[in-house]
Amino acid sequence: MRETTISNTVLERLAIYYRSLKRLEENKVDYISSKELGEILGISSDQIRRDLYDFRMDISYYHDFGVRGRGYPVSYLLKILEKSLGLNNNVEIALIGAGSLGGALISYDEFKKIGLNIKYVFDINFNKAIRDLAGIEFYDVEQIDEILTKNQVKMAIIAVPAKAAQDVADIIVEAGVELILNFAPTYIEVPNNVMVRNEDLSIGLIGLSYYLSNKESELTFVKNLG
Ligand SMILES: NC(=O)c1ccc[n+]([C@@H]2O[C@H](COP(=O)([O-])OP(=O)(O)OC[C@H]3O[C@@H](n4cnc5c(N)ncnc54)[C@H](O)[C@@H]3O)[C@@H](O)[C@H]2O)c1
Repeated sequence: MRETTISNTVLERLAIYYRSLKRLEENKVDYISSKELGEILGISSDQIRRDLYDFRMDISYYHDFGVRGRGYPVSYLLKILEKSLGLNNNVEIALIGAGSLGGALISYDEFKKIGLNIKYVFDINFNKAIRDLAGIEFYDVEQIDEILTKNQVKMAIIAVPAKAAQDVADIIVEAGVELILNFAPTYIEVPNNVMVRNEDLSIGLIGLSYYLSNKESELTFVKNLG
């Protein structure tokens, strides 16, 4: 797997800052300080400043993240985050597997708003409702190699059943894909030049369940004390 100079945790926080700033921009907020952003996100202002600094963003002019008491211009911060995260390049993404999950991803407009465009969709058996979605190019799996190679697609999402995921991964890697977001609940083997991120919603739920059980044990403890 390819080495990156920035940790996934920092990258995830930068993505969270970006998404939050996008919302602020939509709500016509012009300036934001690290303190205010931190309060919205539940992250310390020190952490935010450190993340931006570690990401080598040219923020020296706004070093204290509080220019004339107003903070950063939201549009400026968005631009540098967009540039650094590679979001302003209108990235074309392939999706393999247009079932329940794939269909939901295709219908989610927010990706396009941030320059991530699920453009090429492949399936062995398209569902008609999904096929009717506008602006998407649908193809049979047989065409994966041809379409991805011709359009030099580097990023793909796998949303097929686990038993088909490795075969799909092999085909898209052969066609030049270097970055894979894998939703199938299985690990896929890829060459060293390819990066895979395994996405699993149950991880988030397990995290929440931990807080729930901790809260309950605390309550039990308090009750027992009473
Ligand atoms: N990571 C998560 O949190 C999460 C959540 C939901 C589902 N999933 C996983 O995502 C995957 C998709 O889930 P779903 O609910 O959309 O399933 P689904 O059955 O609704 O859709 C799967 C789609 O993949 C297609 N398909 C099957 N084999 C294929 C192949 N070889 N090439 C191309 N297309 C193929 C099917 O025709 C179908 O349209 C599953 O592996 C599921 O376990 C993960």
